Amino acid sequence: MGSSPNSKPKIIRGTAGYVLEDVPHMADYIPDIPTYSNPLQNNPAYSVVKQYFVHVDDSVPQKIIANKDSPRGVHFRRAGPRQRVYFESDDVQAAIVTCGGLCPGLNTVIRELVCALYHMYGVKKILGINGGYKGFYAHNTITLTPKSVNDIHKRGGTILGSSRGGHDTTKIVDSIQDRGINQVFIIGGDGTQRGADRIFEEIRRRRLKVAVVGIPKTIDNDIPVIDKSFGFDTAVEEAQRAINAAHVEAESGENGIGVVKLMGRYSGFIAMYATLASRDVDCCLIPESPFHLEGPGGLFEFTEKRLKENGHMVIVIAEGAGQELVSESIQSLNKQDASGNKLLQDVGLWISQKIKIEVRLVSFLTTMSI
Ligand SMILES: Nc1ncnc2c1ncn2[C@@H]1O[C@H](COP(=O)(O)OP(=O)(O)O)[C@@H](O)[C@H]1O
Ligand SMILES: O=P(O)(O)OC[C@H]1O[C@](O)(COP(=O)(O)O)[C@@H](O)[C@@H]1O
Repeated sequence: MGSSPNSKPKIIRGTAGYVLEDVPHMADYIPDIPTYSNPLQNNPAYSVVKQYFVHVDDSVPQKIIANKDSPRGVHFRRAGPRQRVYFESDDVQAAIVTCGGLCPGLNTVIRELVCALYHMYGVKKILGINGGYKGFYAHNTITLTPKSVNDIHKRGGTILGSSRGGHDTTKIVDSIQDRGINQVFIIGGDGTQRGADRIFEEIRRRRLKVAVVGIPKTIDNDIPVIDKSFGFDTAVEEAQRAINAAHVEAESGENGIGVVKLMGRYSGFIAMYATLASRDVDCCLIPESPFHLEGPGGLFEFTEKRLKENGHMVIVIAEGAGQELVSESIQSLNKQDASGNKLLQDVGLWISQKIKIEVRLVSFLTTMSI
């Protein structure tokens, strides 16, 4: 997910070094904001479950390891349904938008949001914003109902479309106001969440009763505290298919090497989990762990050793691994995409070329990427 959003965190301190890094809320700037009973309290499926509702003061510690004498440390607000809510169902005009990079499961999240709003909270007015942030002011909206989203989880991508760039905060908030939207669900990665933060700041400045909800999307699973981000399992499964294919190719000939480049701009979770699950990988290179090519302990030496021992080899490399080495040998282009993300060099092709040139034992080499 990369770095954190723009605005300063809302810090609340308690006894024994307890720190709550809280999320900003409409109640911070709307005095005496009314609350209502959560519609789930009238639903026997939820109300019978003891402790179904999250207590307003519940928080989750950042670190689970504690020392006897250390301060209680940083905590985050615990998510989940509360007994009191800030909107009456009939007054809600919800909007859902997907922005930035794609990830498996986006349609499932849209579907479940629509169904939960509609069936659990009785919200009947739900709009889909077409084409990411710029869709607020440059595209049409789609009416979303449980019926219209019924089968979308079986499709890849996002039915709402997505885009990079095009974040004009003023125009977005104007559009939110004009359309009478009062709950905005924003699904996306770190760039998207920075954008959501700007939208909330503008909404706060205008003192609007609009809830902004950021739903973190990262195929890389690099979000602390949460157990797993949606789409990660699918990415690991698909990665294993590529590893399997590379392994079949590598062992089919003498001294064959399969190089698999996987997603992971700044983190190697997909590469590591796929490697651990497949058991066919000899070497896994990730951005968190620097490596070198030549000399003792280098990749070339290890490759020669594995070929001598085993006659074939599979290397998995995450997209962001060894970027400093690539930049040293290829003129760095320093280009960015429309959202300002750095465009990386193709480490898969680069490492394959290097091995072909430097490791004499290699008879053939296949490169794949997902
Ligand atoms: N600092 C920022 N402030 C406002 N909007 C941003 C910022 N960074 C990114 N965005 C917007 O968020 C959207 C998604 O960002 P991007 O980096 O492409 O994807 P992701 O959310 O997957 O990281 C784009 O429309 C982009 O313009
Ligand atoms: O090629 P693109 O669209 O820039 O995206 C590729 C990069 O985005 C990522 O998938 C991360 O994006 P998210 O964490 O937002 O899902 C990286 O693993 C990958 O390197």
